[in-house]
Formats: sequence, C-alpha cells, structure tokens
Amino acid sequence: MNIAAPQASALQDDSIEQPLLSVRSLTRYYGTRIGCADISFDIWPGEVLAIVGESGSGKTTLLNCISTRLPPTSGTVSYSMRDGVLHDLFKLREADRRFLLRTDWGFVHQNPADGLRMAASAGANVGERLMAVGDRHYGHIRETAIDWLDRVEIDAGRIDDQPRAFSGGMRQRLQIARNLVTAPRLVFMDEPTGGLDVSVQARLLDLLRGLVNDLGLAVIIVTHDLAVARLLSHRMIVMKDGRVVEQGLTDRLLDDPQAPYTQLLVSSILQG
Ligand SMILES: Nc1ncnc2c1ncn2[C@@H]1O[C@H](COP(=O)(O)OP(=O)(O)OP(=O)(O)O)[C@@H](O)[C@H]1O
Repeated sequence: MNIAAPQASALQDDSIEQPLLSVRSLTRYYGTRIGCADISFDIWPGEVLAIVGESGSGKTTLLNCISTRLPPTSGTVSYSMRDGVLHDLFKLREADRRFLLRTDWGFVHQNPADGLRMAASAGANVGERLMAVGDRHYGHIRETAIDWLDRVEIDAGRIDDQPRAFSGGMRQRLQIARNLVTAPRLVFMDEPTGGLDVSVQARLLDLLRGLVNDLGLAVIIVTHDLAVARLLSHRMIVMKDGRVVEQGLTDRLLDDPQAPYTQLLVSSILQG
C-alpha cells in the first residue's frame, strides 16, 4: 500500500462554509443489539470519506441511516439542500426526499443487481435517471448514455443489451454510470468492489478514482478493505462493535494509527 491517499482540495477552500452532510450522535438499535452508536461526523463537498471496520462493526447500518433507508433510534442527519440550508433528513417532506434520492444522491450497491433494472437495456438503465430529472429529448438521452457507457469503458455497441448479459465488472461499471449521469452531489457506496475478482477490482478502483476526481464528487464509501480506503478516500472512520474507534485523514490514520484496534487492522494488512 504505497499509494498516497488523494488530497482533499475542497477542504482547503475557504468559500465552503458548511458541510454537505452533518451527522450527530447517530444511534441505531435492533431490539437491544447495537447496530451503530453515538456516531458524529461531517462531510464536505468534494470529500471522500471511507467507513471501515470488520464484518458486523455497523458500517452498513450507519450507511443506511445516513441515506435515510433506515430510521435511526436517535441522533440527527442534516443535509445541505440546494437552497444552501442544512435540513434534518428525517423531517423532510416526502417530495424533497424523493428529489434527493433521484437526483442529488447516488447509491452504488455491492451487488449491481440491487441498483440496476436487470430486464432493461444498458442504455435505458442510464437514460431513465436522466428522464427522472426532466430530460425528455430522446436523442440527447441516448447520446448522453453512449457517452457514459464510454466513460465507464463499456462498448457503445452493447447499449441495447440487458445487464444480465454483462459480466460482474461490467454490471458494476453500468451501475456507476447510472448513478453518476445526473451529476449527484453525494454518492453512497457499499463495498463497490466486493465480490469481484482482484484484477477486475483494480480496474474498477482505478476508474472510480478517476471519476470521483474529475467530477469532484462527495462520496461516503463503506469498505472492509483498507487498500480501497487508501486509494479513494481523504478521510476515514474506523468502526468496531457499532462505535467509532478512530477517525482522521486517511494517510495519517494508516501511517500512524493511534487506536489499538486500528493498529491491528493496519498490521494485519501489511502482513497479509
Ligand atoms: N436487520 C437486523 N436485525 C438485527 N440485527 C441486525 C440487523 N442488521 C444488522 N444487525 C446487527 O447490527 C450489527 C452491525 O451490523 P452491520 O450489518 O451494520 O455491520 P457491517 O459492518 O456492515 O457488517 P458487514 O461488513 O458484514 O456487512 C451486527 O451486530 C448485526 O448483527
């Protein structure tokens, strides 16, 4: 792991006065079991935040609460809407929440089948997100879909194929195109390279890193893989048993971990 984590230029931009998303004391119980507890952090425009930890540490619970897919037991999640005001996501009107999910946010699932319409063509999978933001011009939609297939390295000749005819890596790249075509301000990613061959993972990571940089996306990415966090993220949160054990800049945290649990995670990778 000798690749330096990306530098967060947005963090040094004085014109940005408030975070894009602000999480305070977020807690989710399943009955008496802790899913995640007392989590607080901010994410700024253009910043990539990795949430790492072993299986069962609460990463998915946290991601699902932040993205309003799961109501928290307590705590708040606020988001800077396009009016520039931070709104409590769980007090939003349904129409505003739908707007976020359709246009302002993306969600890349580990299993592409959860984020794609498998019986629709690749072109339709990308195009229908554009239609959701009001694009009605067939020629423009198709042209944009072809452009996005190209950006995620899918041959334009496959535009009318259904994703079920695609390999795992192609499906994941199509899911990414579908999510990014509307230029979202915040993208949630849940183990986006999980379940893929190592060589396919490396190519996908490379592609993701390029797109995230080019588009200046804010991303919250859940991964158990520190190499993925190193390559993509500016900042990291390390979780264990539902709680944050350490958070900080990715380079600092991986080069000089403070919490014993993070030291263990990092040393197990270095020995692996
Ligand atoms: N639907 C559920 N009902 C009950 N307990 C749950 C549920 N979902 C998660 N949990 C529990 O909450 C805790 C955190 O789980 P979570 O899935 O968020 O962790 P994770 O870090 O995402 O794990 P993985 O990497 O394996 O997906 C675990 O103890 C888990 O058993």
